[in-house]
Amino acid sequence: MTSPVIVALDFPNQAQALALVDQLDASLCRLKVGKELFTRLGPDFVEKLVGRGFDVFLDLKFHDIPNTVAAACDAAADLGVWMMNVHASGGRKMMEAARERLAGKSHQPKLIAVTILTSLGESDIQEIGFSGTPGENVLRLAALAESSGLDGVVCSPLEAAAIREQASKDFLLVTPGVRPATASLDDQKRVMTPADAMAAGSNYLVIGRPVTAAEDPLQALRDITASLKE
Ligand SMILES: O=C(O)c1cc(=O)[nH]c(=O)n1[C@@H]1O[C@H](COP(=O)(O)O)[C@@H](O)[C@H]1O
Repeated sequence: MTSPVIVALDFPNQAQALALVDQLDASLCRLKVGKELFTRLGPDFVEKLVGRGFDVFLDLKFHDIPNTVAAACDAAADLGVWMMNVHASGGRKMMEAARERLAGKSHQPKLIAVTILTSLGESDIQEIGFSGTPGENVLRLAALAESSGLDGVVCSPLEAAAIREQASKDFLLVTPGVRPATASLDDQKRVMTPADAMAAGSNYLVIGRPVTAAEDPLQALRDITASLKE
């Protein structure tokens, strides 16, 4: 079985990113390219990772008017990525426009929606103007994403079990906010351990700093993968 771990390549430059990627292969993990690396290195770097055989999750969290997001998803699909994301709070029309545009492509990446960021707690979302708990908002946005035709959502593992109950069994749950028991939380608020997240129903675990900031990133990744088999 391929590992469910997606390593978030949150590095400031190509040299640091490749120092880790050079130690990895597609049997060990998938890779996520986010806003920092994409803004620095652009599409060429994404295509380089795809060319090396990795499943790449392009995490640009698009959130704009439907026409703009659909066009951006079209461009991302042309890079050959395996997965991409938009913000569910961009609304049904935006998500449906993205879905429809990808349906016409020869390469169709998985399209998922970010619900409520894992760095946000209840007081944070209240300040934005959302009523209810993060969990309630995640469930509502996950249902909206599913009925808009998306393949899954990004959520905290804390919400995975409740979404599993309401969603179809193929609906993908991609969970950041994953921390081995001894790791620092950093700026994450809604977290679980890798094994607990899988037990709660996650399909994929997005893990950044517990691997990328480790003294021996490859060993940290191996330890996390091993913890899933215990
Ligand atoms: O879409 C994401 O990947 C994402 C959504 C979310 O709600 N929370 C979240 O942390 N992420 C991403 O997941 C990664 C988590 O990194 P670490 O906190 O270092 O493990 C970062 O690259 C975030 O951009």
